[in-house]
Amino acid sequence: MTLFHDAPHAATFGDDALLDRLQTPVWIFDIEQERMRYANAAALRFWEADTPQGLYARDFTSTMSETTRRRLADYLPRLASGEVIDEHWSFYPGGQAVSLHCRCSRVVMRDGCSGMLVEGVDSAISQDASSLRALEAVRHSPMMVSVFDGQGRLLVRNPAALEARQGLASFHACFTDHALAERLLPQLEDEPRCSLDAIMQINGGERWHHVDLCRATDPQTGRPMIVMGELDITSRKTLEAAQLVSRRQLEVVIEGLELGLLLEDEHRRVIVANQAFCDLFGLDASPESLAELNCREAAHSVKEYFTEPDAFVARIEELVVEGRKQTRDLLTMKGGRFLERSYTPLFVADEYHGHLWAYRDVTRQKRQQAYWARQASTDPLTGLANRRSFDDAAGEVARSVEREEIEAALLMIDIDRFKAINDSLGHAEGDKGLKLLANTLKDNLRPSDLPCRTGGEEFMVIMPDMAPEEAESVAWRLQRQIAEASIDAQELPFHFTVSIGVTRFRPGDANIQAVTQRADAAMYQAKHEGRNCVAVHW
Ligand SMILES: Nc1nc2c(ncn2[C@@H]2O[C@H](COP(=O)(O)OP(=O)(O)OP(=O)(O)O)[C@@H](O)[C@H]2O)c(=O)[nH]1
Repeated sequence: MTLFHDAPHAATFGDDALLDRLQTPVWIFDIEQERMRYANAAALRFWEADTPQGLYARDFTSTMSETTRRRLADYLPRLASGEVIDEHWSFYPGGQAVSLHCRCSRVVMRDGCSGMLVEGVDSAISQDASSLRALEAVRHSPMMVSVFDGQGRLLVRNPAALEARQGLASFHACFTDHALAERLLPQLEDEPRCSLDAIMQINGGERWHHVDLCRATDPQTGRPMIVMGELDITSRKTLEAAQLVSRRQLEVVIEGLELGLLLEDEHRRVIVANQAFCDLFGLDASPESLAELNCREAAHSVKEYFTEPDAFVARIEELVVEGRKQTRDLLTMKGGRFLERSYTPLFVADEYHGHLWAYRDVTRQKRQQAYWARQASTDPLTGLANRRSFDDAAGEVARSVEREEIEAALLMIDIDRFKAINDSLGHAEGDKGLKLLANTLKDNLRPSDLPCRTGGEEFMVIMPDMAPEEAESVAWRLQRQIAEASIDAQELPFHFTVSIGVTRFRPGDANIQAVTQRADAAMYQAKHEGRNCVAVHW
């Protein structure tokens, strides 16, 4: 019997070619022998076989897994009882996984053996190996993966998501902040993906999750769907919150310090600076605005504040390049301010990560020190050098003379009959005379000369680089100038004169006592010679 007489490619009923006309794969598998016994043309294409004989000769035994064997063994009694089994199978015809919806039934072959007739019912649903592996990966992934439709209704979730969230079936229900979920859905219509950290609802309460959202298309329906991947980051968030608190605590300390602080990284960029730093350098900027600033450029922009600008910059480079150890130094600023600077390199696990500059205005302390130094070396009534300074300076000059580097002279000046002035007018008035004498000396000596008040009304003048004859004439000039000054001084209710002894520093003097004794002797000689005069004792 034939069908379709006129059709050129018509197949004959009962002919295998008839089955070849089917577009769905059909084959017979001998379960016991694990061999193909029949395959139609669609099945040959499906199995990527060129000829039926090639496929029948194919060795399935070596490729079949134990799971497959067990599944087939389960089939045997069911098929024998006449059951038609409808199930999905994954095959690897050309090394690639293909999923096929199969309808399996028992057939008896010509040789009487039983075979399994397989009809591929829905071969359109197929996936390549990488998709299947990806699905497998998602199944085992600790990341929670859920898939929702365009309205946020749950379609599927992987075991991790299932375990974390049972019963919460909608996209919105996953989020603690429902308004956020409400915003995300339309946002995903505009952007294909987005990521965020959010507090999510899970079985045991609320957790921080990192959420990755991505728009996709349902491969079955072609409708939009949303894939959501979640990772629990609660411990990271807790740590971050603790770090934030420590950072803020550190910031409060830095901000509260009077020390000007500037932390640089290893690339010489500012990491953090405080207000005190800006104030010290007179910067009209907030500490925050200094972040990222190039410190080399910054050093050049403030160098003019220092008495030695280039040295300031050079020292920074020196410390950074070579230093690498904690250092402290003193900087002098124009206008008389002093800054103490400390440099501390920052090492983490022996690796250099930048350094901290700490600046402190020590002007007050420096002035205090200078004040105490002056107090220790200056006579408070006249402002002249005191006995201690005289001893130091005279010792210095004596050593230079000893080395024959210079000639030097020494004057001893004593007010004539000062006791009578004190006795008649009182000490306070007498002090005015002492001050006038000191000022007259200051006004009429060279800068290199050192006038000193070495006793009550006893004054000395150290004159380095001074020849003896010149020293004598200077002494006579001073004697005159002092007398005249006392006459000219309006505020002084008395006149006075002085007697001056002149001597020179000798190279052979054993100590400064020798030279002061000669000056003393010369001065007493002047007193003997009638006072208001000069006597020399070389
Ligand atoms: N006003 C005042 N007088 C002082 C000070 N120190 C010392 N004297 C006085 O200086 C006077 C020194 O006198 P004397 O050295 O005895 O001799 P003089 O009266 O100056 O007479 P001649 O030195 O011999 O010319 C004393 O009356 C001291 O009290 C001081 O700081 N202020």
